[in-house]
Amino acid sequence: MPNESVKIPQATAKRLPLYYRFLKNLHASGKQRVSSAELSEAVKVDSATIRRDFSYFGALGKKGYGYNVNYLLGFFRKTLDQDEVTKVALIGVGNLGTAFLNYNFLKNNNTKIEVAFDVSDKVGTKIGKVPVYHMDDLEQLIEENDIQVVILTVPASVAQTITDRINKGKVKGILNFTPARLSVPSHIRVHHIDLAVELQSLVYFLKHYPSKDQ
Ligand SMILES: NC(=O)c1ccc[n+]([C@@H]2O[C@H](COP(=O)([O-])OP(=O)(O)OC[C@H]3O[C@@H](n4cnc5c(N)ncnc54)[C@H](O)[C@@H]3O)[C@@H](O)[C@H]2O)c1
Repeated sequence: MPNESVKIPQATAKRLPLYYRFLKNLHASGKQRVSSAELSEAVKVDSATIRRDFSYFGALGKKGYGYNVNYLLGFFRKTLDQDEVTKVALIGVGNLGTAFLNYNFLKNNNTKIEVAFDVSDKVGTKIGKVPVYHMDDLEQLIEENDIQVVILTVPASVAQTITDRINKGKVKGILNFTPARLSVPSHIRVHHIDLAVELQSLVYFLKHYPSKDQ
């Protein structure tokens, strides 16, 4: 197995779930090896990048043979902690929040939304099997449910106040869908998903780099 102390670059780490999902499907279909060209075609990452990524975890494909699917799967499962479920709370059960609750994250993933919070008449209901609680119980339920990650789908105006409340618990990561830029202590990592920015960026690339091969 690869040397676990090796630090994988962030760009590589971000592609791991993509590789993992594809390899799991390959494995399920009984395939034992895969070439970087096949992988490249399936996950839409160029094969030189795939070879470099895989070299970080000691998977050196052989010419004419490719990579051993079992070996790679074992590595990904370990690296992505697939055996351990990370418990997630969602705050803000509006348009976006409701859609996320109805989506079964566990299907392809190692995360589970355990609890949701709001201040509206959604409180006391269940959406996608997830109970919706009032914000008054936020700190207590985050603690009791061992929540490590929070998805924020509230109006931007309340995002920072809520973040300040989360900061005191065991939460390590926030997935922020609001346009607000959040201040957090150093033990918390924030990933900001701004759909407007992503869309603008896509349009920019389409204009300036019309084909991905150029
Ligand atoms: N809907 C989209 O397509 C979309 C896309 C990108 C980003 N966003 C952003 O995501 C966030 C949510 O968007 P939306 O369309 O779902 O909004 P929404 O108004 O439908 O939902 C917001 C939810 O937050 C709840 N809420 C309000 N104050 C709260 C508080 N103090 N504590 C807990 N819950 C509270 C509301 O009751 C409501 O259920 C916004 O910041 C929005 O800018 C939305």
